[in-house]
Amino acid sequence: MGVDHPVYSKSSRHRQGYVSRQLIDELKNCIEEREDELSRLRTESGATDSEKRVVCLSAENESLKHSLSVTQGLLQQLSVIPTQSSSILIKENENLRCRVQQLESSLQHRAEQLAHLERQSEQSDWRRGEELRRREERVRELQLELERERGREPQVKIVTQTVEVESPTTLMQLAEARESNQQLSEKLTSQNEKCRQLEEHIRKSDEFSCNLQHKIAAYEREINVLRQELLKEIDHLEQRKEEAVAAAASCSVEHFQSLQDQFFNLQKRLTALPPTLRTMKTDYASLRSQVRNFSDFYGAAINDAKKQISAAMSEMSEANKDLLEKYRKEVALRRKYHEQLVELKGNIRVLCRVKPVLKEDQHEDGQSVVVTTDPNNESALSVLKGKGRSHNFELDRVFHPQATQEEVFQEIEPLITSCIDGYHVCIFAYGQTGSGKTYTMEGSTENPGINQRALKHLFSEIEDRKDMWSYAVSVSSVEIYNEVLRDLLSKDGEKLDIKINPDGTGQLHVPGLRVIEVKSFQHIKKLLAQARRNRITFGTQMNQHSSRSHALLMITVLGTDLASGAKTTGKLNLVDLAGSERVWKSGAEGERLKEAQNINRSLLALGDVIQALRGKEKHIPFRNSRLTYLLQDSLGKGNKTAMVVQVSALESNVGETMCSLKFAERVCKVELGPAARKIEKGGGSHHCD
Ligand SMILES: Nc1ncnc2c1ncn2[C@@H]1O[C@H](COP(=O)(O)OP(=O)(O)OP(=O)(O)O)[C@@H](O)[C@H]1O
Repeated sequence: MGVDHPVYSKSSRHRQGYVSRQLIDELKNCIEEREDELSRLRTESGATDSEKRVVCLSAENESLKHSLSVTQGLLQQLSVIPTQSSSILIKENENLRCRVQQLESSLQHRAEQLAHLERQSEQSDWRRGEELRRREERVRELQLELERERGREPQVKIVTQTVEVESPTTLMQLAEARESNQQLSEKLTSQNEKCRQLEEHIRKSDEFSCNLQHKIAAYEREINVLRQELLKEIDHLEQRKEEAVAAAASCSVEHFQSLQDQFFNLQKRLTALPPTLRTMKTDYASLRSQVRNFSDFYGAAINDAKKQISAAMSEMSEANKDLLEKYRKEVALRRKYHEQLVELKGNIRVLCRVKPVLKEDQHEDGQSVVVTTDPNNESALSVLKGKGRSHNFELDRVFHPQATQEEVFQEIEPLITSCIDGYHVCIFAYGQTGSGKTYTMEGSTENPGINQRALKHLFSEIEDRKDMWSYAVSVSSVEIYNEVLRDLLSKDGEKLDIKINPDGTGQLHVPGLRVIEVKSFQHIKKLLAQARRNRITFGTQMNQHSSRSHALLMITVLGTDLASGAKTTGKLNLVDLAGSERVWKSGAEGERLKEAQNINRSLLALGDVIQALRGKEKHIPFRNSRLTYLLQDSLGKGNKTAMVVQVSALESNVGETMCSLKFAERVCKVELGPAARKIEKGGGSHHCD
């Protein structure tokens, strides 16, 4: 037992307990009201009525006591269920029992008080009875006296008659007698009045007691109604208790039934278990033996597999060796063809790019376009000069104004590949100020120029070759302005000098120049941005500084053949030259003339170097300017050079355009001879292919 049934829920039990407590409280209040009423009546009413009322109230009290005991009994009955059901209800019952005990003791106390009041009422009744008796006696005495006085009157009349006949003395006596008679008569009247008042008082007392009786009757009716309600509530509680008990019983039966079912099921399963257990045991034993044998079997299988794998691997490595050999041959062949192609194109290549006419160029006079390209001939260009005289130029490649940055770079790309292979390469942009040199070399963020594209290609080539070659790329950047060299990768832009390397190799050397090793294209992009920023910063105080300075980006690519250990040294010089306009011809003076002379000294020196190379002279005047001095090892014989000549298409610039194109034509005629690859064989001996 002791099963908590959901029907007889905690909340319903709480509700029952709460209703019982409420009933008891109501009863208690009712008793207290009645007792108050009783004491009030005792003080107000006469003895006889009070007596009756006391009797009534006592009876009422008795009936209330009875109700209480019934409720208590009901509570005790209810307490049986909770004891079986749960400890919460037991506690609740305990509380109720305590409460009932408290009520009983309070009721007893009230009963004692009632008895005391009864005694007091009896005494007061006795006193009132005494008083009434005394008053009745007094009335009787007064009536008797009145009777007596009435009886005396005829005697007075006789006296009066006697006086009439007898004497004046007797008349006086008669007057006195009359006076006394008068007094007696007054006394009688007052006594009568008193009597009437007493009668009136008695009538009022009767009326009052009648009222009280009515009230008592009303109270009795009320008590009856309450009693009926209480009885009803008790019946209701009884009914609910029975329902709860029945529900709890049915629930326990159901629960018991389900437990029984479970028990039977368990029993069934228990009986079915031993055979399963036996099967499992045999399975386990067989598995154990399998596991024991498995390691032997597994070891043999692994050995077989190992043998197969090593055989396959040796086969593979043989095949790989063949493949690698083939690949090497292929690469060598590719390089050879590439070299042949570049050589066929010429190791010095002259490209020309015609700048498109932009909005900002249209504010001057002479806006007509005088430079035209030939859609059928990628090398031809013609300039209309004067009246109908046109000059035709033939260069390695001419880019029309709408040519894209990518198209220009495609022409340059083979040179970048050569640099990785170990060649020294120089690419420079030449042309008058504003003709688009910086645009072609640096470009914009959205549309980068040769510099960024070349470096991107360089790193992607390196990535492609990583299985056979390892490369170290380092970069430095300088600006030459007024023949002064500044490091564009140092913050303060310190001035630098060019010297011969003290190691006796005759190589050039710039002490203090920052040479930064770069691992990725992203890194080099940051350095390019830094160089651009520094060039702008250094030039802020000088008018048209950037137009008059040469910017050089120098990249060294050291390669190591992972198989043979051979080492290559490739160099790539990317140069954005200063404006090539003939300032000295325009009558510049002082500082401006000096500046123009210095700028043009570099450009003139470049022209001289080109001229000497063209004439295959023994002495090439590299040392005539810092620019040619720096470009010495990538511009001369055995190297690869590309010059991008930038020209404006507008009539207003025709003079400078003609100059630039004539210079380009001269460069075109230079023969640098076959390019030499800078490679050191694995053993350390220097060798040029
Ligand atoms: N092919 C082109 N397409 C669009 N805009 C161009 C092109 N070439 C040059 N420009 C624009 O023309 C202007 C001048 O070009 P840029 O600064 O490159 O000339 P520059 O020759 O380097 O001049 P400077 O000698 O003064 O440095 C720039 O605003 C540039 O963006």
